[in-house]
Amino acid sequence: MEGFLLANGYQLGRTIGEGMYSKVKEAFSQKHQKKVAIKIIDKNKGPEEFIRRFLPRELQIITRLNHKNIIRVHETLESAEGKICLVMELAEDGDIFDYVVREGPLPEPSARTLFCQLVEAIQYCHNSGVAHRDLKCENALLQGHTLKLTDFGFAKLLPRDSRELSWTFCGSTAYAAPEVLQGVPHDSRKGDVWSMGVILYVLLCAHPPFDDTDIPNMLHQQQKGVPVPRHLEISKECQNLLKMLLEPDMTLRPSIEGVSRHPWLTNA
Ligand SMILES: Nc1ncnc2c1ncn2[C@@H]1O[C@H](COP(=O)(O)OP(=O)(O)OP(=O)(O)O)[C@@H](O)[C@H]1O
Repeated sequence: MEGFLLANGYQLGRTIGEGMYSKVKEAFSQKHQKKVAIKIIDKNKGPEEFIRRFLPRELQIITRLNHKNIIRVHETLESAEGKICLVMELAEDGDIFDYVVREGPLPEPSARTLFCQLVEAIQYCHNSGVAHRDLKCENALLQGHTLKLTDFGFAKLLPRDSRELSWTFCGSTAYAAPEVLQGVPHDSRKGDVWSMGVILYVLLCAHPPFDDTDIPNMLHQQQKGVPVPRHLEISKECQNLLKMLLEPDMTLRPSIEGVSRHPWLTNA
């Protein structure tokens, strides 16, 4: 692998992360004279469905996205022995889950700065006909104060006919919308908006809003609505946004356009 990447102008460095069927390593690009991240996926190790269905989709989607808040994929390479290398922009400051674990509940202005960038990234995705379907704090990386969304492994190109709905369960249960958990046909974009509500809650409270160890109980909690801890003194406007994002009825939940116009984001 090292020789193959060197021949393509990349000097491999340390391992920085591990996915289910992949390794992510730091590397130095001789051409661009800067550090990059390379995700190495072994086609011989992944299960059939991942290799045939999800991986080609991920590759098709990520190579067409170009936004300051989304990890840019510079190129994809395939070695003779079936290893796929995604050469990406490197985010050097961890993910927002680790950030919150380190910092504790974020003050509203800090949460807003991060959340606004996520809104921009998702607005760009949805306007480009892509739903992410695995939004969670671990998939929002940081380069300094810039949020960079990554992991489009479950992403989907939206059907041209918006009446065509999705059935598949994707992503993490803790971040999944009620309709996704229940397997009800749904618009994946509304599922992304729900997951953004879970992310915003985690940023503000430093713990997830729903306990996903007991799914029937979690579904019940989702319907009831989640109260934010009083001692955190979260503003009424922010609580209103959380309520809109975590709206259990998907038909009442706003689109990303609606979210971007919310006063908590625009009146800052
Ligand atoms: N561009 C990057 N810059 C820095 N670190 C990265 C980058 N891409 C991925 N990582 C690190 O590598 C880890 C695994 O990457 P990624 O999430 O893309 O793999 P995955 O196969 O989708 O993971 P999983 O199976 O957990 O969903 C990430 O959690 C992150 O810590």
